[in-house]
Amino acid sequence: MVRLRSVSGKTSPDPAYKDAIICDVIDVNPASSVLTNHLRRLFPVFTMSSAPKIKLNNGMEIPAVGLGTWQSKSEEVITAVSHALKEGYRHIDCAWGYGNEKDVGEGIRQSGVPRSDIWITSKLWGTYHSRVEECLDQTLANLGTDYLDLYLVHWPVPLNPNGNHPIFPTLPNGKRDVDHSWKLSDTWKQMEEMVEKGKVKAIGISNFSVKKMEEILPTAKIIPATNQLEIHPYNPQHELLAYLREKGIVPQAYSPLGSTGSPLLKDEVINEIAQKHSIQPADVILGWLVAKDIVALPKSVTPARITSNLNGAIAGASKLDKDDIAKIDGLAASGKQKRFIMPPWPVDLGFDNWPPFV
Ligand SMILES: NC(=O)C1=CN([C@@H]2O[C@H](COP(=O)(O)OP(=O)(O)OC[C@H]3O[C@@H](n4cnc5c(N)ncnc54)[C@H](OP(=O)(O)O)[C@@H]3O)[C@@H](O)[C@H]2O)C=CC1
Ligand SMILES: O=C[C@H](O)[C@@H](O)[C@@H](O)[C@H](O)C(=O)O
Repeated sequence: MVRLRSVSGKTSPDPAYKDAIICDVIDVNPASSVLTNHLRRLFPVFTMSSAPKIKLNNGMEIPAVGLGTWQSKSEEVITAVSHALKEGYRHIDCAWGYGNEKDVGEGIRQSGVPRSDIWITSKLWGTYHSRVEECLDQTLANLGTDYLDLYLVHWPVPLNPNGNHPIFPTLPNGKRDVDHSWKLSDTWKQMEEMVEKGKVKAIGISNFSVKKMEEILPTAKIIPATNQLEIHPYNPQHELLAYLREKGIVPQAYSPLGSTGSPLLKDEVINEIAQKHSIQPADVILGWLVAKDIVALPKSVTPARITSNLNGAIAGASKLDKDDIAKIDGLAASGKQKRFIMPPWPVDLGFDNWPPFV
């Protein structure tokens, strides 16, 4: 069922929204996504503060827009998360490694939105590949919840659990201290046990290339629900996404705006498309992802941006036409290919366009 806070019956004074009915959806349960998608088709712009949902291979539905929390400072992230949830976000992307999960949990509590209405993702850090439950239990305690909707292996790189640092252990030569004796397929077994124990509803991976996925898929009892990757117009990873589709794994896009300072918002083509539709550059990028059934995870600690990223992603997805999507799809191949997130892992991750740190 869809609960409407208010339906004015009036048209918007903004000419860009002249054919829209102004209403405010405060709660949409998964079964109603058919109805909301139908409303979007009926009205050129259906303004609402709930993202569409994407079906996963275990039948669950993940909200297509989630709030990122990496590098969000403690004091800022409480307000950011609480604001996001009040504005209609129902998906928060966290990680043990971000060191701010207690504050994210506080933001969730301050929002007043019930836990059962929120999709929470967190991630297993490298030093815990052989101790999955230990890392997960810390995350659950930090967030103040007894289950996660989705738990991801953050990077396909097991790190020495007994090294010189709990997060980034290093060798005397300064390189990251990788545990070469640990197999990713054993990490995945422990992830599967967390589903069996009911501590997580779905499990997935992050930063896994085809080469790394092939280290876990042959023995996997549960196919990963998602693979969270750096995906944006300068790093669209078309072949990897085709592989994921074939395996039934939903892609999630991290750093959709190009990460810190949102450099992609200055791109000329993105700006032209934004002008064409009278929307913001961020709406074009986030809308492009949502239109392609890719989960978008924009991070912001600025309340106005948090609100506009959700509404803009929805508006962008409904406004972009086939030509716009094809143009954005082709940007990287036109000479703009660029990755922004490349930690110096001293192993071959199997990605294109990744410098060798080995
Ligand atoms: N699995 C993984 O390894 C990774 C996962 N992630 C996840 O993805 C999330 C998003 O990626 P992230 O790297 O943070 O980068 P984003 O691409 O989301 O960009 C964040 C930056 O863009 C700014 N910004 C956000 N919205 C707007 C807007 N509408 N207009 C102008 N500027 C804006 C933010 O500023 P401000 O906050 O000051 O408003 C911040 O500087 C992370 O927070 C994390 O949850 C990210 C990297 C790796
Ligand atoms: O999710 C965010 C990123 O993966 C981040 O956790 C890493 O890039 C980390 O800073 C690193 O240096 O390995």
